[in-house]
Amino acid sequence: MMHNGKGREQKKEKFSFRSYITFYTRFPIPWWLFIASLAFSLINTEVFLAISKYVIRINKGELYNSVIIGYALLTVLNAAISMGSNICGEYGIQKVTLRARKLLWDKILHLPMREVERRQPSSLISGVVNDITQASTVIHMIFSTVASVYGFVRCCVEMARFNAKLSAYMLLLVPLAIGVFALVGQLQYRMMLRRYESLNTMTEFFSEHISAAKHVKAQAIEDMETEAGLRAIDERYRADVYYAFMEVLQVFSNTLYTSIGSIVIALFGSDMIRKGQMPDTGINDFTTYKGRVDQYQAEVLTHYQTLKGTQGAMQYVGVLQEGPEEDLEDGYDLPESQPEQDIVLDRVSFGYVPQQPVLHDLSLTIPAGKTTAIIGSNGSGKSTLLKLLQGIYSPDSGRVWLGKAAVDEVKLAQLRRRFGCVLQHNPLFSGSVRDNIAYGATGEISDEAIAGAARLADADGFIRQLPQGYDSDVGMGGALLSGGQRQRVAIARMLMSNPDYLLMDEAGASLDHKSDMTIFRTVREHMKNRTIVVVAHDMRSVMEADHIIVLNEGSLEAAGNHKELLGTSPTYRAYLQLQGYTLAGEEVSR
Ligand SMILES: Nc1ncnc2c1ncn2[C@@H]1O[C@H](COP(=O)(O)OP(=O)(O)OP(=O)(O)O)[C@@H](O)[C@H]1O
Repeated sequence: MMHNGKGREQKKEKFSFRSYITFYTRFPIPWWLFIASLAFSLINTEVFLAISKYVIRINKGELYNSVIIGYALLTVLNAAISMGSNICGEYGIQKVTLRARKLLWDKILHLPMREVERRQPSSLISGVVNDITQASTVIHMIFSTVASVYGFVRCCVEMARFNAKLSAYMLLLVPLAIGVFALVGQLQYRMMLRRYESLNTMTEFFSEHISAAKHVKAQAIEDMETEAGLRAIDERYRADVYYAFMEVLQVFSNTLYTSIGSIVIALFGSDMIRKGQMPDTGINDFTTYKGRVDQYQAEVLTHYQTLKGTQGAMQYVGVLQEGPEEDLEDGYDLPESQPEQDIVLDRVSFGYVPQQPVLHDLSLTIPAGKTTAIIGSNGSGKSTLLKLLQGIYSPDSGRVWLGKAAVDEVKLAQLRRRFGCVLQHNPLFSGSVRDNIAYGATGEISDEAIAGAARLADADGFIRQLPQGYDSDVGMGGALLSGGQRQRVAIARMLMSNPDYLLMDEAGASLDHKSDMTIFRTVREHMKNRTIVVVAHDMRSVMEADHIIVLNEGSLEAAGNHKELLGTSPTYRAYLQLQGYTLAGEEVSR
């Protein structure tokens, strides 16, 4: 149960600036909102400068009605313009986040299985939940920076007009500000990355370990888990503390810089007032401009820091978005319903990892319209074979044929819809039993059809006994149902999709023996003349199959019916004996 840090490794995936930029070409950006926000900000600067003139007059004691009213009106206008800028900016941010998030979700759904498995689910979750919000930050920051630079330059010009000499002293301090910001910014950026990584570590840890709560309780290993959790919590604590110190340091450096500026103004300004080069209110008036210049300057520099900070998150999203994707509509149309054609594997080899083949040069036929059972020891490649049939993975060499259609050449969406699949553990989603049975089905979905499917899967009885019958909530992942009940709902869901081919991968493992056989026979009867492939360890259902394939370490040991295999497959004979069957011809008994 140790955390393996895979997610963190991913975050360090190779980053190209191109993927950062091209990400923004993949969805429409509401430029007009950001441009409107920028326009409001530019006007805001001009209004501020106009207000400053009133402030200077008020400082001089020109307390005429026209001055006071002008000052008041412009101040109100300024607030309204700020609000306009914020509304447009925020709306733009939300729109970008919405579109980028939809795009990323779609991408995640279309990742090839190998890509999904390469990543921690929690990293994908954090990508679509957290990281993606940074997409809008980047755009917003660019526009805000333009507004801040404009404000900085305009206020500097006005400040210089007001007092060129004092302004020159102030500008001499700008390199100092840049130096301090660059230094603090760099430290802050590192702390931000550390915080980001510790957040991911913590999310990964908790999502993995909280979902294993039953195991933790059953093993009474709460103390061990507390210790393991503390490591992730401690790291996050340290990262937060360092980051908080960096923020304090940033505020301190800002204050220090502003104070140095004020001291310079006080020193040189007072001298100028003494010499009559500036009016008595000059220092106050000059500070009005200087405060705003400082504000714009700080904005530009912090925007830079923020942009640097988003790099980690956007890097992950950018690389993910650039990665391979399944095109479900690419390829030939699969001929209309063709369950009467055999499935053929022609010299298929496949491995999840290079140099580690799981299936070796496998050639076999799954006869059309019949029930085929696949048996073999754990890890012999049975489930992998089923995944190749549906095009979840592609063979490294060789081909899979569905009649005359090569699986790698037909439209994946059409191919996969032809298959119904029931696994040992099937995902149910929070919601009603009815919704779960209907999930994925197309066409008319009547209550009668749902109940019919449930009856075939022997689920109707227990569903009607639930407090709200078909409207009862199954809980997250089906947690409110027993393993066998979940399985029956999954079988009913598969039947609703009315597939041409049915794949059952240890589908009876969580059912009691009698129910397993009853459901298996009912489903077979219902799907008569359609192709059924069953991976099973229970020899009772295996013996009932029309055709049996025996895999041994990824190779074909034998294929045939029960009688033939008694003569050709030592594994088959051994399995029968292990489960207490005799080898006396077809009439085996316990
Ligand atoms: N997603 C995966 N990534 C890497 N290796 C995998 C993956 N899935 C399976 N394998 C490996 O491939 C081999 C075959 O696995 P597969 O699940 O096909 O076997 P199986 O015959 O169905 O086993 P079982 O009877 O235990 O269900 C195993 O060695 C397994 O470790």
